[in-house]
Amino acid sequence: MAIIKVIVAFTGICLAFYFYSGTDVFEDDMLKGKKVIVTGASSGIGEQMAYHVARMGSHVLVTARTVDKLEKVVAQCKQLGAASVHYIAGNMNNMTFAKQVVHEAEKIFGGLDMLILNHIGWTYFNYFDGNVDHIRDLLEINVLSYATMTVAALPMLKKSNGNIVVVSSIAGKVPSPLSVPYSTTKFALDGFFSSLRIEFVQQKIDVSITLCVISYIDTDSAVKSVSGVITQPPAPKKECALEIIKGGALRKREVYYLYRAAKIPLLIRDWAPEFLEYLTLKNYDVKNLPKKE
Ligand SMILES: NC(=O)C1=CN([C@@H]2O[C@H](COP(=O)(O)OP(=O)(O)OC[C@H]3O[C@@H](n4cnc5c(N)ncnc54)[C@H](OP(=O)(O)O)[C@@H]3O)[C@@H](O)[C@H]2O)C=CC1
Ligand SMILES: C[C@H](CCC(=O)NCCS(=O)(=O)O)[C@H]1CC[C@H]2[C@@H]3C(=O)C[C@@H]4C[C@H](O)CC[C@]4(C)[C@H]3CC[C@]12C
Repeated sequence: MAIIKVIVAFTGICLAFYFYSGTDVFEDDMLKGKKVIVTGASSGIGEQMAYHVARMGSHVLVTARTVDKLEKVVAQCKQLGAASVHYIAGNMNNMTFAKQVVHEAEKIFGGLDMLILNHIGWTYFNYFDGNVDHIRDLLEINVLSYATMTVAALPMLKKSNGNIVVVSSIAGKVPSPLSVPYSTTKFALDGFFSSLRIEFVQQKIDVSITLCVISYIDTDSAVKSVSGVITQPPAPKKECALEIIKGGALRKREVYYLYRAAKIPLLIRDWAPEFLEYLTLKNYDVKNLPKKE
């Protein structure tokens, strides 16, 4: 039995290497003149992604809720050399607005090449408090708005043989404590977009779907939420953002931007879940966790 597990594991590693090792080389001019939507672009990883595609000469439409932050991002995108840059402000808890963002791109650009789905709604980093309504609200913002924008954008993406880039997390691949609502939404993204990718293959729809599996990044909101509890240092948001853009442009199925140790859970999550739980809990210092009111 053990030998069979070893053979299956070895075969799996070889296949993973074959499918994920891609020899494609990214060139900045791959995005020159491309029409790109970036959601959650007023700060953090989304802001950095907007700057990268601007620097590469794309037409950029950025969106989030906060107008003054978006205006600063637009100004910086112009400085960096965007072919054109616009913003539309609104809340992704509203599916009408989610569709409106795509329609705005169609009006401004006349088409779409890359849809980068990145925004997330507020959530706590603490033990699950039993509030299922919060999970429902977070599913609207983190999942249903992604699906809504995908459906609205698909006609344009089919014409351009474009890309859908879905920013997810290691929390959407490996269970972990203190982020139950958030992890719920990220696992849902994998279910929706990885299943949709199979249907695209079946229907010969040449639109790529890139799911990005990211670990702790040094964005203000993440550091504010988890510092002191997460023991490993965060990775740089600018580099993370570039890896996401590269993966989308190269039409990768998945992008992994993980601190070294985070790769281990992915390898053992199906073979030794108890050992994985032991390793996971070693990464938390819950005595620093703020006491819930
Ligand atoms: N930082 C990290 O450690 C990690 C992040 N990720 C993923 O990366 C992505 C970006 O994370 P990060 O950059 O840290 O997040 P930030 O909090 O820095 O940015 C979140 C963005 O989403 C926007 N946003 C928040 N709520 C809404 C809403 N209701 N409607 C529309 N836009 C909204 C915010 O702008 P505004 O407030 O103006 O609306 C902001 O632009 C997320 O998908 C996250 O899951 C994955 C792994 C690790
Ligand atoms: C708690 C973070 C979400 C903070 C938030 O509410 N952002 C929106 C702010 S706003 O509404 O005011 O604009 C989580 C965002 C990213 C998470 C981290 C992540 O995905 C990587 C790790 C995954 C692991 O499973 C748990 C630890 C993580 C570092 C995780 C922690 C929670 C986030 C920082």
